[in-house]
Amino acid sequence: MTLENLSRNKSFGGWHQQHNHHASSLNCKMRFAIYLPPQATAGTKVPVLYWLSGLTCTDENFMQKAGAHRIAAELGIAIVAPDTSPRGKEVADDPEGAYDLGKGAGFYVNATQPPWQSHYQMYDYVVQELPALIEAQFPVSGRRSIAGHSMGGHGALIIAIRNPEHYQSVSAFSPISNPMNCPWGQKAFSAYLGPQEDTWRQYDASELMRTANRFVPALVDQGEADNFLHTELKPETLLTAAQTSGYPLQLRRHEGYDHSYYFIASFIDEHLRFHRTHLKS
Ligand SMILES: N[C@@H](CCC(=O)N[C@@H](CS)C(=O)NCC(=O)O)C(=O)O
Repeated sequence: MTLENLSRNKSFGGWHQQHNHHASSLNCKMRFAIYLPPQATAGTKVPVLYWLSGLTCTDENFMQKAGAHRIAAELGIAIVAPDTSPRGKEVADDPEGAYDLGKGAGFYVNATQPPWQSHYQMYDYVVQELPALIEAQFPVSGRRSIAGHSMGGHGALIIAIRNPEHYQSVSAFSPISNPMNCPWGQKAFSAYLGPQEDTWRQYDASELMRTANRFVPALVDQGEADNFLHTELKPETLLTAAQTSGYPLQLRRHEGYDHSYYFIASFIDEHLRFHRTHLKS
């Protein structure tokens, strides 16, 4: 597996790096970012937190805006941030250039419908290809947690709930909690997965949490001043689902916070400490 190093910056004693590689699951070239804390050396492997970003993002938003490096360096956790969709000229995009479908909006599903299915296989990329690459190329252990924001919060939740043996913990900021029942999710799922609601259920965090019988500790933070709270995010549906199955979900609601990275930056240290507790044990 060939990695092309694009950038390397020292940060809080560790290193932030960006790399390109050919992603076979997505059938295109992909960029990801990794933060390696100072504890990660040839002789010391550190656990990894995968971060999935929201609509319109790349690997850069979280690394530049969340302010996570200081605490990741303190706790000895690597952070990996993939892109939010396949990229390149050959990759289908929304014909009208909408921000919520196509490039920047892969929704972490495996598309089954034309013209999307030849590249939009983000679920397989994040669950299988990327961790295999990271664990082969960097001084990291096989202990993983996953987190994300908005569309990426949806991605982190469905991936952890469906793969409890692969992740020690999951957290999300402002996740799209019930995509089958909101405009962003219905638009994306119709396009990528077709009209069958049974297929949609496999990618809906509330549906999956309601019927789960193997658990991953979960933390969700939601701002009360988030413009998308009532139309797109619906965290109360996730909470009801967790109560039905007994899923270990902690949902916290925060007065005055919106959907932006200012909210994420305000609580990211608590998310990293939450993950560290589970990555260590
Ligand atoms: N552009 C859209 C919303 C896009 C949006 O809020 N994206 C969030 C994730 S869902 C984000 O992280 N944006 C990039 C950033 O803040 O750096 C709108 O204005 O309605």
